[in-house]
Amino acid sequence: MSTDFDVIVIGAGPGGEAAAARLIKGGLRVALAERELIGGECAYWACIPSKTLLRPPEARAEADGAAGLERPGLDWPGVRDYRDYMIRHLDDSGQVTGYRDKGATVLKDTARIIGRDPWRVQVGDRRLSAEHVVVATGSEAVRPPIAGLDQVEVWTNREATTLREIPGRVAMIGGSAVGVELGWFLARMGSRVTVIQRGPSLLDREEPRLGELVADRLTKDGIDVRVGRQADAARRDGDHTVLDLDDGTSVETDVVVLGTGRRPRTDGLGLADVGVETDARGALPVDDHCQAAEGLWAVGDVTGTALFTHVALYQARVAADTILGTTRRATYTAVPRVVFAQPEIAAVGLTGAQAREKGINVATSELDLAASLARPWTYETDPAGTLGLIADRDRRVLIGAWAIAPMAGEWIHQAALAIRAQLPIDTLLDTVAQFPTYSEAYLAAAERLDL
Ligand SMILES: Cc1cc2nc3c(=O)[nH]c(=O)nc-3n(C[C@H](O)[C@H](O)[C@H](O)COP(=O)(O)OP(=O)(O)OC[C@H]3O[C@@H](n4cnc5c(N)ncnc54)[C@H](O)[C@@H]3O)c2cc1C
Ligand SMILES: NC(=O)c1ccc[n+]([C@@H]2O[C@H](COP(=O)([O-])OP(=O)(O)OC[C@H]3O[C@@H](n4cnc5c(N)ncnc54)[C@H](O)[C@@H]3O)[C@@H](O)[C@H]2O)c1
Repeated sequence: MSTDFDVIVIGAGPGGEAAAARLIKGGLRVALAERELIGGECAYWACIPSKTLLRPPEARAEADGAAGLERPGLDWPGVRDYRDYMIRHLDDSGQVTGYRDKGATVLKDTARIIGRDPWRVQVGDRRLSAEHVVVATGSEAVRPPIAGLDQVEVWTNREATTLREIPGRVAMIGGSAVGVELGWFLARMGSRVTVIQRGPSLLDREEPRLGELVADRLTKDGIDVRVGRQADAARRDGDHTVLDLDDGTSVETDVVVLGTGRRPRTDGLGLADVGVETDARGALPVDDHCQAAEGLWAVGDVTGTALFTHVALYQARVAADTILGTTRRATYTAVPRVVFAQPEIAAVGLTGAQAREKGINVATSELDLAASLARPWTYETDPAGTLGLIADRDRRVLIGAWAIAPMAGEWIHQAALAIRAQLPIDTLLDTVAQFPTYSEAYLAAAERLDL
């Protein structure tokens, strides 16, 4: 049956962009529908602005830790201007032209699926048909049901990453990746920050020990960390906001920032009308090829699988290659998870508890980097850092790793590769790392595993 396009991609965040680019390169006729900005949440209100904002205070803290260096000044307008440049001043006209030049049809409007066999999609006032549809509509910030929250100043990631001025006081609700990164950034820029985390530890999907070390570090940096707490109510009191917590205490603040998770964007997509179910969280479940139904594919946050840009990009490669005729299966055993605080916090693979739940005979080890290596001392005058390993004792392979240390977001990838390739621990024990580097930690930590 003839269709207007081979593929219609809905949503042009990292997932949709990567899928579209690969499909265009593969010679297919592609329509790309985006209702806001090409680049999605990541490019304008998430990864790119947050990592751009975090770098200057990180560099300054690194200078503080290097012998004989004077503390560099921190110029907020300069930081802000570079952030604005990096988020393209919220202008995607260059991206629109770029995709059109590559031969794609770009439609800047909301898309809705209106039929199948073949797939039919309404984009604004246009009706399109295609053999395949790739849903890449991402996710949006969850607003917790706190009484009075709509009466006070609340920032989601969007307002927080595009901020013009640094607030005096910040109450950060949620203590995972968003809460730790933005809380640390704002504290280093001079805000008085309280992090209110409902979960039993910070970064509560990670090893609890890592959450403990992160809480110690944030507390040392002057952040008031309240773990196991949640806000019951928010109210205005004169010119400031008060959050009443469930332990009877309260927190005064100028602004409430939300880091309370994300909800997949499937509302209004028309999925139920064409017989496609979403799960209880509103995510669009997919199989190993990132297929949700015959000819219907989904990539990125909307799938509810590990909400990271690198996962969206990976799923886009899997889906696009499969559409183009090279069948691929997605594997998520070794997806790195990095929180860009200072120092960096990184993890990959399973936690000890997740491994035990799977019935794995688990061996773990923990290494104090300053007590074991030379590199932390050549790097900074008051070194700190920890690496944890999780291994399968029966198969003698690494199944998880976590670290809090300078540049951990870079060297965690050695563990990612070892886990993905199921590298024998005996090979790890026989590798040679450059002296003096943080990478030497793997040998020292592997030698401590009780295998
Ligand atoms: C503060 C913050 C920092 C982060 N930092 C990192 C990081 O450092 N590294 C990392 O890996 N991840 C990070 N993430 C997560 C990352 O932003 C997401 O995983 C990533 O953006 C997901 O990409 P996506 O393509 O699935 O969706 P999105 O980036 O959300 O893009 C989806 C696009 O679809 C469009 N859309 C939605 N519905 C429709 C429709 N019906 N019609 C047309 N268009 C539609 C939207 O307008 C949007 O542009 C961060 C998240 C936050 C909140
Ligand atoms: N560097 C990165 O890769 C990066 C950075 C930021 C965000 N992200 C991704 O974006 C997504 C969203 O991050 P996030 O941190 O907002 O969400 P999250 O789902 O990872 O964590 C939300 C946290 O908020 C807490 N929480 C929820 N409701 C609460 C309440 N009412 N009171 C107090 N605490 C509450 C939860 O216990 C949880 O720890 C994540 O999937 C994350 O992986 C990635």
